[in-house]
Amino acid sequence: MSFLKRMKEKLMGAPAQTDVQNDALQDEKVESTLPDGELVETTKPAIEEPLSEGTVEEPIVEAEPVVEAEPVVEAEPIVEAEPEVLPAVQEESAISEEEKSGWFKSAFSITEKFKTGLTKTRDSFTSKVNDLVARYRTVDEDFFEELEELLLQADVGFETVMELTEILRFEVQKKNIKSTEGIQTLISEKLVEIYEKAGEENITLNMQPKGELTVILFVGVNGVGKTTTIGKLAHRLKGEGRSVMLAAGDTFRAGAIDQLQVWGDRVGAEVIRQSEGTDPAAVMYDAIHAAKNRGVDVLICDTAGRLQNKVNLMNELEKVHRVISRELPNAPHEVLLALDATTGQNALVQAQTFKEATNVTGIVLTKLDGTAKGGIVIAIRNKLHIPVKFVGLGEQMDDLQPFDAERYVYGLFADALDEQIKETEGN
Ligand SMILES: Nc1nc2c(ncn2[C@@H]2O[C@H](COP(=O)(O)OP(=O)(O)OP(=O)(O)O)[C@@H](O)[C@H]2O)c(=O)[nH]1
Repeated sequence: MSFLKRMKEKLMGAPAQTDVQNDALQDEKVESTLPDGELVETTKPAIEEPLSEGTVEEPIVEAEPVVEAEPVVEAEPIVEAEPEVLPAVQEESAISEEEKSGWFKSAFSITEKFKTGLTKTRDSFTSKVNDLVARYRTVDEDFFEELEELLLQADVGFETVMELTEILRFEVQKKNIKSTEGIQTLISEKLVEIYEKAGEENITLNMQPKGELTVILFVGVNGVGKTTTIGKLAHRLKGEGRSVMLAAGDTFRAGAIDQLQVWGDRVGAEVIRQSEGTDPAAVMYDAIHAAKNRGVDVLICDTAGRLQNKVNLMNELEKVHRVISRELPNAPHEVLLALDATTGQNALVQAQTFKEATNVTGIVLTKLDGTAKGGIVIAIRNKLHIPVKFVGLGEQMDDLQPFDAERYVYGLFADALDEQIKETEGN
């Protein structure tokens, strides 16, 4: 199936697509779009293994409350926990039915989120590409040189730009393409290929089977939107029918604990907290035991993000990691690094530091909507070889979306792609 057709069917939200229909559409990868619009890459139909996928939402209908499935078996270990964190996990979700129904978004509306979130980048980078295409009627070396310059300005990263333009030169020669008209489609297609080629890892969250606790550790410097992202992710997971608990591991920054508490209250997730200045590892210890005792599905742990001293950062994260693994073997199941897309290349430097300090399993790129240099997603992927698992596309609760390379590229070139999709209609 051509890139444009796939784009249209998968991204434009062909109505009433079912898993089966979508699987049939994807013969190379077993990839499906659930009715809510989430993309799922699996080796089996997602519906068979609902809870091993971080973004699968539909199967929650069959989920049983874990609180009942796993009674408290251990002696009360939380000797240091503050009394207010002990009451049982809130049964009543703070999420209204109306909000819940919001999760069942069509593929179209999620694609629109990427399109809206990437407006700044599109307005800057893509409009320049369109201008370039208008100025150069034929594809020649000067065209490629200017294109390289534009891609570099969008923070795509030197190696990727070189790789992309080399592939484009080759394709242009192979297919004997003379005109620059429609070159945006070729660029989009090759960008997706390059992105997907960079790593085989699954970009969905590594979730434990139903009934087992999944621990997600968040790391990242202060101010990148870590707390907001934890809140949004908790909201998302709750929308999928999972019970969520938060651990206030940023005991260093004044206000960080309260800020997390605000999010916990907002989304209906219990927050395990201790006073400011407490050893974060002690908070993690309490949180793991509280989560196990309550039969919680997912524990999301916040951490402090001081970068002034790499050795301290390393020691702190190592200790937190060690305590979590000791209390729950194989945990944490995800270590997500929050990076602020608006900091551009600086985000890459931060990522490198955290990568050296701890085993980062995925990146959450916040504030992608706030930058005109959205190419940073590709640079991060190719430079660090860590999958971008989520992107922040705005300040609303559901603006945290699982990253999807095709939707992203559509967000970059929406106008040109829409035009070409229209042209191919009926073909
Ligand atoms: N536009 C936009 N704003 C975001 C996004 N993610 C977070 N923010 C905003 O960024 C600001 C800072 O986020 P916080 O979560 O409060 O971050 P912080 O408390 O400064 O620092 P940490 O929690 O330590 O990262 C808030 O105003 C958030 O609403 C996003 O994806 N898009």
